[in-house]
Amino acid sequence: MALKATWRDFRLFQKPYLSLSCRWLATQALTEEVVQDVSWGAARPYEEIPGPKPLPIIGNLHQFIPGLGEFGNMNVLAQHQALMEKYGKIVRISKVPGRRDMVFLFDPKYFEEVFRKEGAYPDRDIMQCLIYYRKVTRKDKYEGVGGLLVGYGEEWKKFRTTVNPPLMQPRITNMYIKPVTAVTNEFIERIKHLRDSKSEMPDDFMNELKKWSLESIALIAFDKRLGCLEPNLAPDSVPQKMIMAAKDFISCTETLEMRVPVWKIISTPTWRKFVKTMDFFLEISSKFINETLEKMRKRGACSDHELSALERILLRTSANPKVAYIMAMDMLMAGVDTTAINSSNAMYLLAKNPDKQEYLYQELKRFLPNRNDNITAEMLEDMKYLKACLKESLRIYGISTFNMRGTTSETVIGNYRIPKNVNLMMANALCGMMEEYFPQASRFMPERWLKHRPGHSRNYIGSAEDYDAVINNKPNPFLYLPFGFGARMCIGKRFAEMETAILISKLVRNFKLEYNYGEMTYSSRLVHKPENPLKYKLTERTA
Ligand code: HEM
Repeated sequence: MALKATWRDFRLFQKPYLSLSCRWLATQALTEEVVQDVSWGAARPYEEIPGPKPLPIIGNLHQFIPGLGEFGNMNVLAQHQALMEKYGKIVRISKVPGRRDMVFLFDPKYFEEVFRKEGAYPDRDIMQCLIYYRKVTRKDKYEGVGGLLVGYGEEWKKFRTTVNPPLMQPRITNMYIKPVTAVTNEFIERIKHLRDSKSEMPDDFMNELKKWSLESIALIAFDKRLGCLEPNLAPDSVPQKMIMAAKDFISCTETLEMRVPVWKIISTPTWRKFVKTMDFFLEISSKFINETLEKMRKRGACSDHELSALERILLRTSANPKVAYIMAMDMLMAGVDTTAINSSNAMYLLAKNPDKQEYLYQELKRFLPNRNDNITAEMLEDMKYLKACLKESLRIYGISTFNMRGTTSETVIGNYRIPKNVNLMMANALCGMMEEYFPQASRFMPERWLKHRPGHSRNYIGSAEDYDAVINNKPNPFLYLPFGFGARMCIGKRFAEMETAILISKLVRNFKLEYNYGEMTYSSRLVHKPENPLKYKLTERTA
């Protein structure tokens, strides 16, 4: 039975209480319809997609070599912009040695086509280095399991089905509000001591944010506090070693993924460092998870509502710890930098938009009359302006510059035939900043996400003028997807949103935020991140 895809169907996808499997079934129904509509014969040949012409042997490799190629000295966002300006909204980059062909898409209607056709086993061809490490270098330890980040096909599906309910159900995420608030309260105290004589944060404040996000992720990944926020951590302490490992993971992966993959042929220093970092994560994750198993054995059975996410995963795998420790590692790899950067971006935008910060402060004061009040799930749901600020911050500064799907069979996108094993790169970060899709795109306007016109009563939130300026804009729902979409979307979405919401509410409730060093510059490789020292000025509020 072919179902008609409507806006209402899409809204159903977005309902938080719908389980992922329901959403997946709905996607399948839509997929059937789209596939039936598509005519392969009527579509234009793959070779006709505009794009730079490949050279013999090196293909398009030279285009991206710094100092040599047209796109070599640009960050990823600038590359996207240049490709779109030169070739249009669908661009083919072919024959880069060691890489799949890529088709860049700069229009949400193409994103929609891709996601609606992604099928039961969405393919995301990233982190070749992690695949190689898990499937070849340490094959004995992983026994063919790639985990979520790099698993594919049936094997990924089985893993995702096991970990999805414990990690995505709102009722389970909500169990972590209290412990994450406790971690955040400690962080707020630490911030007070980190401030210099001008009340500014140190240059490497990002490192402090990463300690906070690592400490928070450990609550869900390992069921324990690591102690990352302790002052003066010894270099050989476990938390300090984990902080360094999280840093090394990102820097090695960026080098291994973004440059020519010579590590596949010879063992380069970066590859060796990557393996050492991964081995450390494996060792520490199995140690912590075995400790949790031991605790569970000693404690015996307990009621369902008391079980943590990790305990649920362990019970669903009959106490086989392998899934739990691979999942824990994926959380460390995907959840530390992303959440820290996201929080910094929100801080920056609020600092640069004092009127918006003031609206938020007024909202926070209503929900948290005392600065140390506890935050509840209901509050996080009801603080509409906070939610709008965080949404708007992810629009302006998306963490990942693109969503990606690999084609698992021949398909038609944008009326072109696309063969199997091509990476479709959906440039959602660039599109999110295009005037064509979001009016006043470069302005921080949380009001664009509010359902109702802000009033000027005691309960006002946001600026009515800004709301009116954007109210008629109804963006394609596939345009704004900072956490991806469908069965393969970010499994940490709820946790990440909750962590950031708690941190930003505590920060803005306690301090006035400023940033007095001009415009922040950003770099984008694997993730889009700020480059300048994060010298936020934090002045304690008196009320
Ligand atoms: C602001 C923070 C974050 C952002 C913007 C973000 C974004 C993303 C995106 C865009 C994807 C790809 C989705 C797709 O292909 O459709 C993804 C996947 C993933 N993320 Fe996140 N993420 C964040 C935080 C987290 C956190 C805190 C965790 C862990 C608790 C996490 C774990 C993962 C995992 C394991 C995947 C792979 C899922 C799969 O393929 O089945 N992320 N994330």
